[in-house]
Amino acid sequence: MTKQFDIIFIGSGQGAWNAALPLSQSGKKIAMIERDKILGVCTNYGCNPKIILDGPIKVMEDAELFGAAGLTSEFKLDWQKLMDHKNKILGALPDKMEQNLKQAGIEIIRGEARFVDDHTVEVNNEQYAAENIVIAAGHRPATLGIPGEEYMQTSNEFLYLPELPERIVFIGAGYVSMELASISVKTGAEVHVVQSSDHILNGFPQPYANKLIEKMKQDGIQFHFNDHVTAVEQQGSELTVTTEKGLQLTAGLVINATGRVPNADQLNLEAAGVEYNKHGIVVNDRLQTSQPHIYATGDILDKTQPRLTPTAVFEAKYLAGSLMGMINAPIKYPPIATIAFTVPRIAQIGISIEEAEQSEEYTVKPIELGKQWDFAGRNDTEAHLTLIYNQEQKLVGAAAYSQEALEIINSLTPVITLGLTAEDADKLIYAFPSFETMIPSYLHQAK
Ligand SMILES: Cc1cc2nc3c(=O)[nH]c(=O)nc-3n(C[C@H](O)[C@H](O)[C@H](O)COP(=O)(O)OP(=O)(O)OC[C@H]3O[C@@H](n4cnc5c(N)ncnc54)[C@H](O)[C@@H]3O)c2cc1C
Ligand SMILES: NC(=O)c1ccc[n+]([C@@H]2O[C@H](COP(=O)([O-])OP(=O)(O)OC[C@H]3O[C@@H](n4cnc5c(N)ncnc54)[C@H](O)[C@@H]3O)[C@@H](O)[C@H]2O)c1
Repeated sequence: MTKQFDIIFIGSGQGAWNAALPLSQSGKKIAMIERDKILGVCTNYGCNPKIILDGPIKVMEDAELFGAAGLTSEFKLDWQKLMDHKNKILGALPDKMEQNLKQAGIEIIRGEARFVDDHTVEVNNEQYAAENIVIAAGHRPATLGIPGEEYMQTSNEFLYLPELPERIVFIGAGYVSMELASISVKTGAEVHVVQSSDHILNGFPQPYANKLIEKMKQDGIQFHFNDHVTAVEQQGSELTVTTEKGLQLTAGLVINATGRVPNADQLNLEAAGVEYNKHGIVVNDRLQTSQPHIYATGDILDKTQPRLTPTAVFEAKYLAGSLMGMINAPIKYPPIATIAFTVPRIAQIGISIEEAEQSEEYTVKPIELGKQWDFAGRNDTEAHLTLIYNQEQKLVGAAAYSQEALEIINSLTPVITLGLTAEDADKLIYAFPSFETMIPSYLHQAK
């Protein structure tokens, strides 16, 4: 017999549970279908495990900045202990959250969902129907379709590696590769990156990305630009990577990080009449698919906004408000802050440097943060900030290259999003010494 719900969510990641929980609390009968770990990629294979592994790496790099101040202790990182530490923190989280979701009245269904028709999905030969269905099924790592594909691993496996091999080859130079390569080299591995183009971190300011390449090279990362991996072979316990240019690299681990693809093709969306393409599910500005009672949120959307956790959470909260009748307007995204957790970090928000430089509408102001006293104190000589102002002298964009880029961009986010003026900023008293105390002067300097 088909079990009936008000709303079925496919997926249990950030794009799903942030809507499912308030909807259940508002009295809706909710089911959530998950084929893997509860809470999805961010908690299990993305942000959370990555940032725990990155924690000691940041400390090691910060300590190096104080070499001139006499800090000399040499750090050594034990990969197994780092992994155990991460697993201890994260291990219980999905089960704990599953209990919380169940206590809130949500029925968790384990298995792979496929549409039967536009109101019904099938999981393990059982059918479940609902008035509304929310597709929040995310992305999976892309494959290359080359011989030896089966020997390559992805970020999913990297984040659970029991041992760090002596030599690792990363394919691709986007967020995933650059973050995991930073962790690997600082932990002592020999790291190679094979990248199809001549640059890294698409979408980030390229002058900063170029500075990062130089820093990564100094740290020992070996880049092989404008090349493609054509095959991976296993020879004993080692893997050999062959490239188009004839390079041969032997390594204990090869990570394919050449992008991610939407899971839309695995849902039998044809049965429901839901439109999708290779970029994801097509929605309108109310997150409705081509079937108005079926919605989609998170990474699986065909969208221009960055596919990040805060974007998925924003969409989920919008959808919950909309389905509870509290919101009756199209979704309106604020500027979205992004960061690559490399060593150092690169972060940005709002109008990009590239966009600003091509328009007379904007003024671009570069700031050598590394020369300012608080950054100079830690010898962060390369730290840099770019501010972008519009003709009303409001801050509309920012990019930062620094170990502290996360805090810098987050402290500028309300200034940009809420359109704060110099006079607004003068009303704020920040704790001192800190980067934030510079914000009023940055706004006054625009005049
Ligand atoms: C290595 C890595 C690091 C990242 N780091 C960051 C970061 O630092 N900051 C940041 O903001 N973002 C980061 N991201 C991106 C972030 O993880 C995603 O934007 C976020 O997880 C999207 O959430 P979602 O709910 O849309 O999808 P997901 O989290 O992908 O959830 C989708 C869920 O649906 C399930 N599913 C799929 N198909 C089916 C089916 N047919 N039936 C049942 N279940 C199904 C999947 O198993 C999955 O659990 C990172 C991503 C990766 C890969
Ligand atoms: N800090 C964060 O917020 C964070 C961290 C990790 C991942 N993410 C999310 O995950 C997504 C996926 O990250 P990603 O790094 O896998 O993808 P990406 O699209 O950011 O980077 C893929 C890289 O692979 C290269 N490439 C593509 N085909 C190739 C080939 N055949 N050979 C060699 N190189 C090739 C591309 O030029 C690019 O540099 C991101 O777009 C982001 O949404 C976010």
